[in-house]
Amino acid sequence: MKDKEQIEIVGDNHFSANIETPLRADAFEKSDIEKIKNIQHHFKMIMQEMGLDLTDDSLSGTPFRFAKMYVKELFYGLNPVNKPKLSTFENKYGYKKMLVEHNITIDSTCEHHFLPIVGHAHIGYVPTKKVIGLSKINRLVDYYSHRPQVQERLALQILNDLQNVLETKDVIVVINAKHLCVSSRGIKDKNSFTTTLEYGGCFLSKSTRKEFLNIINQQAL
Ligand SMILES: Nc1nc2c(ncn2[C@@H]2O[C@H](COP(=O)(O)OP(=O)(O)OP(=O)(O)O)[C@@H](O)[C@H]2O)c(=O)[nH]1
Ligand SMILES: [Zn+2]
Repeated sequence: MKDKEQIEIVGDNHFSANIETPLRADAFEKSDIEKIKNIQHHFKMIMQEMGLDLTDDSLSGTPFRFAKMYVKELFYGLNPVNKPKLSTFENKYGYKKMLVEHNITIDSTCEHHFLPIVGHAHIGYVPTKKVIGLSKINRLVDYYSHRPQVQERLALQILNDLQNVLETKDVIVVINAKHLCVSSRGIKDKNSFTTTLEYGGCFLSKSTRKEFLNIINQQAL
């Protein structure tokens, strides 16, 4: 098969119906140290292929730096051992109204081009029996962001976990993000950004959704 044909076939199959990140069965058999060593080797080959002189003292450390960044930083969220513990508490005070966590930083990476996706998430929920430690919402967003992602799946993964841990469907996740694959290459549109909304339970009602959207639009912290 010619390269161009192969790219076009892959190009028609961006999305899997599953909200799980597509991972190989042996994804975590190798240690992080082994992965860093292998990625370092492969990235060195890429740099060499591009004609870069790896003996230059500014470039010589880049393959290792790149590999460590991939495994330990940008994609730490691929490994379930890094998933944050989502502490919940009994809703003893009986708070039954909406809680909104605004402006949660999104630092992710597009899985089609491996370029940054940057923006913010706004998350709301209506507690029933359980409430969650606020920082755990931010930590969960950070965890799922640190994978090769598409914005739609990112929103769904966050929603799904929060619904499970809070034992309620009454959760909404809104993400506004800029994709560098749209702004810095290809069409190079510097101004556009993408909004995704995922919700369940009481947020299926238009008026509840409107209440949430008004709150996130009004805040000017
Ligand atoms: N739906 C969705 N698409 C995304 C996301 N991130 C990147 N993309 C898109 O994935 C698509 C990949 O399209 P292809 O035609 O295979 O790739 P390409 O030739 O590089 O496309 P161009 O960006 O148009 O140059 C592009 O349209 C990207 O904008 C995302 O989070 N969600
Ligand atoms: Zn992309």
